[in-house]
Amino acid sequence: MIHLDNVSWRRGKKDSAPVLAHLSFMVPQGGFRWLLGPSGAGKSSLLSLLHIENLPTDGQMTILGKTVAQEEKRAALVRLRQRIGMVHQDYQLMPDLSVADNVALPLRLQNRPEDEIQDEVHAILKWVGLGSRTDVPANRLSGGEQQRTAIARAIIHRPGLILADEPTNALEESQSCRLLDMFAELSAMGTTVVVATHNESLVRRLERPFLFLEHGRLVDDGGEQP
Ligand SMILES: Nc1ncnc2c1ncn2[C@@H]1O[C@H](COP(=O)(O)OP(=O)(O)OP(=O)(O)O)[C@@H](O)[C@H]1O
Repeated sequence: MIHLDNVSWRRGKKDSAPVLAHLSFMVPQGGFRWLLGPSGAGKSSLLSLLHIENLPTDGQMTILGKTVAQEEKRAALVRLRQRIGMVHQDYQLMPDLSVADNVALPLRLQNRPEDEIQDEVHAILKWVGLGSRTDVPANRLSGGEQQRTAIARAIIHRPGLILADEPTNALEESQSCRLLDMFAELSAMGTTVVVATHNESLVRRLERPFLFLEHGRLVDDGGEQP
């Protein structure tokens, strides 16, 4: 579940213009929202906020049932962030680590047994079509391969919330459709999903409520339906 109540976020000093201003919306657990808006509207900034890379400057933000503004200990925020899967626009892979080791990271952070990790990594890499690329360092992958690695890493630990920033821009259409089907399936099973995109055909393919940002303000809050 996501709940923002009059949240604003400034990048710098208190008197600077807010990048995100007075955002209020709710996404129930298992809800799916498209995050839309023109370039520079603040979509990536909102996803970073939901991923708790930044904290609200004003207002109250609740993520997966925890009110983040009231969390004081950094360790608690890190634990909460581990329950979120994020696909960054620039993938943010560890360049020298192999595909398999990048994807295994969230499971290693959970101290899962190594044989279980190997099995899960193998299965998910097969699913995203990277079964033959497991040992390749991330810095030798094509854009589409990097994006699929980032997607596998974001979902392998079955997070309660998945955030994705333009997750299909380096994918072929058939791969985009498979990814979309998987996001819809995860949402139906109770995972909250927020996907920022400029891809209109993707949005038409899966009719879901959208959050629409313009100049850092919400002009459509998606309503309250699942
Ligand atoms: N590192 C930065 N330093 C200063 N300003 C930034 C930085 N990154 C983004 N901005 C500004 O913050 C605002 C919001 O940017 P953001 O990247 O969140 O928009 P966006 O909707 O995701 O855009 P796009 O669709 O092009 O990815 C824009 O005015 C942008 O110019």
